[in-house]
This record gives sequence, C-alpha cells and structure tokens, in this order.
Amino acid sequence: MNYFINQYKISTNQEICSIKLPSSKSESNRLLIMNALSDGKIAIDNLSSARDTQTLIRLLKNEKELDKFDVLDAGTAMRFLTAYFGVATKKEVVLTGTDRMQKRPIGILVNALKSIGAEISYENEEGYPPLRIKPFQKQISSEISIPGNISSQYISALLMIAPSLPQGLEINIEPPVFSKPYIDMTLGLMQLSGIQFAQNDDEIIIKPQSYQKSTQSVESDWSASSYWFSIIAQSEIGKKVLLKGLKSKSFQGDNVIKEISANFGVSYKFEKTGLLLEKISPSENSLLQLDFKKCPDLAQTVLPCAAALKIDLEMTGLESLRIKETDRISALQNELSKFNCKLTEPEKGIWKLDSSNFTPKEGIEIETYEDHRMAMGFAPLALKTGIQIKEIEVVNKSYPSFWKDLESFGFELIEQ
Ligand SMILES: O=C(O)C1=C[C@@H](OP(=O)(O)O)[C@@H](O)[C@H](O)C1
Ligand SMILES: C=C(OP(=O)(O)O)C(=O)O
Repeated sequence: MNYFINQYKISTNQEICSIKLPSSKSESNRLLIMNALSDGKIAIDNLSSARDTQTLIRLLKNEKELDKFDVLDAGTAMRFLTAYFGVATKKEVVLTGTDRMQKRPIGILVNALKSIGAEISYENEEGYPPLRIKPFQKQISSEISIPGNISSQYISALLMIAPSLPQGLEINIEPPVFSKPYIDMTLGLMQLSGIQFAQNDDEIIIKPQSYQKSTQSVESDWSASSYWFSIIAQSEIGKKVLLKGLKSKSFQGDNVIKEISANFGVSYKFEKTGLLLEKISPSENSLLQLDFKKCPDLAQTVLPCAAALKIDLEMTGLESLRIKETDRISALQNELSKFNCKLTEPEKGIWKLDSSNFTPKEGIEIETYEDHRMAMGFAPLALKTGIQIKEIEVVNKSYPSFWKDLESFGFELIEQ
C-alpha cells in the first residue's frame, strides 16, 4: 500500500502534540538475548513494538519447538542469534532471513565464533545467511581479533555470549571502529545486568560469570525520534512536539540528533515525561560538516532534512550504509535526485550533498526499497509539498505507529 501525504495543515490549536515513541529496538534485542542466556533472570519493562523485537521474542519463546529460525529483515536478531545459538543451542538449527538478509555479510562473526569452537556452516553462499549451527562442544580459544569497520553488531553479539563461555573472552577490536555507541550500549546493559569487564582502548576482557537477576526498563527509541526533529526543523517558528519517554542519560548514540538539529533551528528541553522540541530560528548555515560513523541510522533523516532546508552537507562515516536494509547510499541518491539534489563521493569516503537546487514537485513518488528509514526519512518532506510514499508497511520494522503519529500531528494521509 502507498500513502499520498498532503502538506501539513497549520493547526490553530495551540495544544502541544505529544507522541508516544516506540521503545528502542536495539536495547530490547540485547536484553532479550541476555535474558535467554541467563535462563530468564532479566525482567524487561517496556519492550519495543518494533517487528525486529517482536520477531526475536517469538523465536526465543518457541526455541524448543523450532529447528528453523527466520529473523526476517532484523539485522540485530540475525547477528545476536548466530552467537547465541553458536554457544547455547542444544540441537542443530538453521538461521535464516529475507532475501536481503541473505545478502548482508556475516562471515566475520561466523569466523570469530568458529575460532573459539562453534560449529557453523553456510547453507548457500559462503559468508552469508542462511547458517546451520550445531551444539557447541568445547571452547578452543578465548581470544578474538575482529575488524571494527563492518558491523558493530558482530562485536555486540560476541560480548553478550562472553560471560557464558567456560574461559570467557578477550576481544580485540581492530580500528577503525564504526557504530561504537552500540558497543557501549551492549556493555552498559551487560553491566546493569551484573556483568563485570575490563576495557583498555579497543580490547575488552570478560571473565566467565553469570548474568544477575535484575529488572531493566527500555528507553524510547532515539532513532525514531529523529523523524520528529526533522519535522520540527521544517516547520514554522514556534512549532513544538513532545516526545515521550526520552531521557537525558541514554545508551543510544542516536541521541546526537539533538545536537545535529540545533543547526536546523530546533531546540530541545527534557521535561518530566519526555523531550520537548521547538523550532526557534531559521537555519542559518548553508554548509554543514557531519560524521555519521557513530550514528549511521541518522543519515536517512538528516540528508532529506538538510536538502529541504537547502543546507549543503560534507560527510564522512557513510561506509556501512551499503550493507543495511538496502544499499542506503544508492537509495538516497535516487530519491534525493527527484528533488534536484545531488549526493556524490568526490573523494573516497567523503560525501557531498548539494541541496542548492532543492525543488519540491507536487506528487513526487518516493520508493522505499524495503527500508523503513527511507519511508520515515522522506515523509517530513510533505511539509514542502504533497508526496507519495511507496510500500508504507516498511515502517513496521522499527516504528509501527509512525503513520498514526503523523496523523495525530496534523499530516493528512490518503491511501493510494
Ligand atoms: O547494534 C545495534 O542495535 C545496531 C547497530 C548498527 O548497525 P551496525 O553496527 O551494523 O552499523 C545500527 O545501524 C543498527 O540499526 C542497530
Ligand atoms: C540497520 C538497521 O537495522 P538492522 O541492522 O538491525 O537490520 C536499522 O534499523 O536501521
């Protein structure tokens, strides 16, 4: 199904719209794996409604009955379950996912697990899911060296299983390290669940130990909040929104969206129930330099937003976007070009967005490439002109109530 989103109608109602964001799928999926590794010692409040989390809940709940586990398009579920089954399954299992998941690399994680004694083989193409995983027999090494520049999810997966291994693990992450806040999130949540570790630079040492009984509460999702920063950035001065459940102290690195959006004239204030955003000034910069190395999921929010505000961007840290839900670089290039904006890589690793010719044309059709963030990142451009978003169900991966929330803010959505 597609949606035509009409220009948002300026409301005369002065009440501040309040949005209940989904909980973080990253935090939820880590806590679910830690809970499974600890035989249910971790009680989790406020698990995410995201499909990625609901899929993991379902698979873990039916672990005893299933032989084949389909994570659909959930990257964290794929990577975390590979490590979990690698050391914890009692029977042979197959782990698979969507066609796209079968093109997202996993060889680095599989090699690391095999080097400590896991028995994992590829069903089809070497280095990619589906995987066949046999019960773990014996730990043959406790040292792992792993590249940090492909996906931090491999490292998070290994960290979570480390305490359960007879010899623990010493993980050396080879720089450069991408998506580092996600590694810190894993360690932070493990620490809250009673795990101790030593860390020097890029080496992390975890001795054998048990997860402790605890109750953890999942914060709202900062990546999901980013679409609201973009909406407020593109609204008239004085427009506000309250995003419930966001906290000033967070494990989520995507909370850097609040600093990035200051460049777009958006202010924020933490209130008792969440975060209040307000458009306070026009955006003054005509060129911004941004590094997405620590926050790759924000790229699809920030680029369309900057384009609409006619701010040029010079960017680094976009490398990992090519192996996510889709090749996000190509997807952004295609869709931004529909607004006469150009995304280029003039020098290896340095990206430029030329927003100077941004032209909103009524009815532009946005392809979403089976990627939730393409739909949500481009939807705020409906503030400039009516646009059509294709395959709207994609948002269910991380933010199932996205369209309903847009409507409650004042957007008009017409089914096509
Ligand atoms: O660990 C996590 O929860 C995530 C890590 C990031 O992936 P990479 O480490 O592959 O960049 C991020 O893009 C993804 O949405 C969630
Ligand atoms: C990249 C993402 O998720 P995953 O890698 O877990 O599929 C995302 O949510 O943007």
